[in-house]
Amino acid sequence: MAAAAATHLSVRAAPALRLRGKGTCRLLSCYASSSPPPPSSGEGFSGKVGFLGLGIMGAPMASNLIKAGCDVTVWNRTKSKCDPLLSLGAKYESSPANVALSCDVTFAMLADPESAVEVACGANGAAQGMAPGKGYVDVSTVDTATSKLIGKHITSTGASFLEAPVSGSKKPAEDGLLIFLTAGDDSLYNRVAPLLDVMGKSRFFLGDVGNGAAMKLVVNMVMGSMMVSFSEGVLLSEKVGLDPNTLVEVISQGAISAPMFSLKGPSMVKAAYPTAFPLKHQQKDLRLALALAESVSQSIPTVAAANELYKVAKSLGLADQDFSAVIEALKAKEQNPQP
Ligand SMILES: NC(=O)C1=CN([C@@H]2O[C@H](COP(=O)(O)OP(=O)(O)OC[C@H]3O[C@@H](n4cnc5c(N)ncnc54)[C@H](OP(=O)(O)O)[C@@H]3O)[C@@H](O)[C@H]2O)C=CC1
Ligand SMILES: O=CCCC(=O)O
Repeated sequence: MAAAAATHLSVRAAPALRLRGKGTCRLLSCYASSSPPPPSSGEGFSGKVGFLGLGIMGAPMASNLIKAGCDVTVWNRTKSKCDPLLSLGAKYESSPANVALSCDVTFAMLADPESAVEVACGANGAAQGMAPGKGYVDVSTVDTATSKLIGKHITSTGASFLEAPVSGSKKPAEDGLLIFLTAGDDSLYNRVAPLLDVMGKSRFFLGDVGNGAAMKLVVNMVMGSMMVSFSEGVLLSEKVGLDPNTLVEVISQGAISAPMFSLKGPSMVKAAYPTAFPLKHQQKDLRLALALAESVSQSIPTVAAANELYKVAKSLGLADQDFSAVIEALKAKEQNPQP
């Protein structure tokens, strides 16, 4: 039986006060007096911070670090996405290796396992710029094997590795309210804690590399199935003559209330899916969760069925829409019922 993961939770109880300092990021966190501060709150982070991957999540996360006074250097495959960050004061390097070379700690927020490996371990990848004393924090959602592989490459240079996937979407990323699910090098965890507290509202330390990735996949498999079940409810309510907006309201007041339903329900009723969490990434997470379950011979039939619907939605051209567009796959099934 697998040993239980070590867990350390820190919750930001009050907004952080950020101080600007030249070349360093200094941060004083204010905590409710009843709750003890996390290990490194108030110590600040001295050093240069790299950020690789400036998509929906990476851009606001890097932006919050810059606004908190950190000395941030960015890189993104599509260079134009660096421009808004450069306007805020970020520096630019032409490859992940150069970012890692010029920074003390480098964060990576990439699409999937393939891109996370390429950026960390490929040609001109971050590992080539790593050395003892430096740290690499991968905040992408990947599977446990990928995270371990990246960790191995990074630590073979003498640098430290932390996986830190996040719960929370575009708005929490913009508001600095993400939840970090970290695992790996605990001294790197303590060192970057002030940076995590700029970008997030809480952080968990879960032990060995792989536990953060696994936790993230379990959370997202629950979320993906919930969205499918909610979509079925919205469609069924309409079909039996109910107002689906009323359904959203009723759900919001009861035991199954969830911010996700209240946030996305009204636009789903209007068949609008403004992208916060791309559907292709939700399907990737279900695919990875199914593999995780298979690795321990656990059956997750509801997730398997949900995954099939997200695959249909992708085939309908909805990969880059918000994952709530999975409801369109149900509508398409109604129009073209399988024999
Ligand atoms: N959006 C959300 O709500 C959340 C997403 N996540 C996870 O965070 C990660 C990023 O998500 P998000 O920001 O939404 O995704 P986006 O699709 O908006 O951004 C993906 C990033 O990965 C880069 N990328 C993709 N392929 C490659 C490659 N082969 N080489 C180099 N860079 C590459 C993209 O570069 P380019 O700009 O050039 O395409 C972009 O910077 C994913 O793992 C996702 O599952 C986690 C929590 C919430
Ligand atoms: O991985 C994406 C998670 C989105 C969320 O937690 O709202």
